[in-house]
Amino acid sequence: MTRAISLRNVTKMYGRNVRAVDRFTLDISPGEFVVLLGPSGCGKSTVLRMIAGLEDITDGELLLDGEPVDDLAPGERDMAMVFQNFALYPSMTNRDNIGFPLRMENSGDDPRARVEATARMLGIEDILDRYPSQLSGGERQRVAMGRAVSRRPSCFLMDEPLSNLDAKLRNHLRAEIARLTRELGVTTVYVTHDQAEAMSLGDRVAIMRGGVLQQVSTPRDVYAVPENIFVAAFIGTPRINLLEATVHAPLDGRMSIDLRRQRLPLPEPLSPDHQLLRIQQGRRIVVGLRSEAVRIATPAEARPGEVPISGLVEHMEYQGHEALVHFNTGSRPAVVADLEAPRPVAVPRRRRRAPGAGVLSRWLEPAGSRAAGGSASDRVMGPVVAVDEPEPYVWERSGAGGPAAGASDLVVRTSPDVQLQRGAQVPLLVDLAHLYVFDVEGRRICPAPSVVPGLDV
Ligand SMILES: Nc1ncnc2c1ncn2[C@@H]1O[C@H](COP(=O)(O)OP(=O)(O)OP(=O)(O)O)[C@@H](O)[C@H]1O
Repeated sequence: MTRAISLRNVTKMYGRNVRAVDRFTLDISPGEFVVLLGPSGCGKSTVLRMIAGLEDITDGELLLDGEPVDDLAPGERDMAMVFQNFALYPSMTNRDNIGFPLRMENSGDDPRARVEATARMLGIEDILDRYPSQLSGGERQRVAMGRAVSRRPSCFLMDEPLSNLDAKLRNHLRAEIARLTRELGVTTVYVTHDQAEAMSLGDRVAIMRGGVLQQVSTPRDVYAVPENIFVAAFIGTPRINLLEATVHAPLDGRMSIDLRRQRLPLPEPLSPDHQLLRIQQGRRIVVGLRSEAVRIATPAEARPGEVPISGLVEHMEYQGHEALVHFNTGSRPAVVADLEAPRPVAVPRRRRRAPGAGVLSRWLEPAGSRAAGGSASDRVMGPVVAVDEPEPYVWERSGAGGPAAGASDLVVRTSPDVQLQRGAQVPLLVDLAHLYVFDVEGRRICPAPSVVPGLDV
């Protein structure tokens, strides 16, 4: 048996002040594998624990197979949890650990056959008679999974089950979890802060920030059509390039996006998405370019939709199958608040914010202050953008007419065979079909969202 899980406007308060989860709504279908993804402290585990019945819900509703479960104790929900810290009984053999939930069920059946079948499924038959202390971390986690699997629950709840393991083992067990849950066909809710894990495991990925659900979509869609700048920045390696920009839309000339030192002219006739950018004229926006949206090539090699810029090579990262080239294009990176490890900005000194510094001050406002008293859209989406304000680039002072050294703002993926000298000025082509634009609130405005408020398109 597998089950549907529905959370409707679920809020969790710890005390009066900590809003760990804020109006969280999600419908999970029977047999679906949904990953809750987000940075530390965003409320993922709290959602999981509410589903398990380990935390009370402050407000909203949780339904299992369409029925409210307020009065159902954790043990009555027929769910199995797997945590990151294995939680095995040290005085029991692994066989007894796996069989423990079956004995607790006390169905009268001999658990041995079920334990052996589970162990076969997980490839741990040969360690059943050892104790947990005699196992490696990966083996211990497999036993913990075995214990969860053995009683054939209707749902798995997994809270960072692989985070204590080394990278190689994590990849291996990740594949096993995918296989196992598919084989069993059991609804699975899986918590992680590792986007690669989320993307490889989930039928859908639910991305959270500050207790607020930002987007829930297939792995393909969270990458290709992120609803806001936080999702765009959280998903994908290397991280999407995010650059502060403005729209330049003269009445009698070609529309372009101004990246401080360089411009991206928009191809004419304007696409419907690019036409919509006209209303952003004069406002600050953020341009998002994934590393594959830019290639090293001369203007003469441009294909339709590609526009030339140039960049100064800051450094190269060889990754074996590819290389990442860090360029300085003279633009200013936008920094998204609350990501775990934001890419360092070019010049990381922060200026003190002048009181009432207009749009930028709104971007810089701390997340909490806006969450408490923000607009309705803030509360739905959570405060998303924070744009750092580094010191201006010292392009003019470099003497060569180019940007200052050490200020990379654009990462481009290329073949590992490409040889580039640090400090070389290199021609680049930007594929505007892969251009993202976000507004000051961090919402994606290009490609246009399917519903554009206030516009009849
Ligand atoms: N028992 C508690 N009392 C008060 N605050 C709590 C409690 N448990 C969690 N919180 C807070 O609620 C927020 C969400 O916590 P939660 O554990 O759900 O986050 P998470 O996304 O799972 O983080 P992590 O990845 O670090 O485990 C955090 O700010 C946390 O400090």
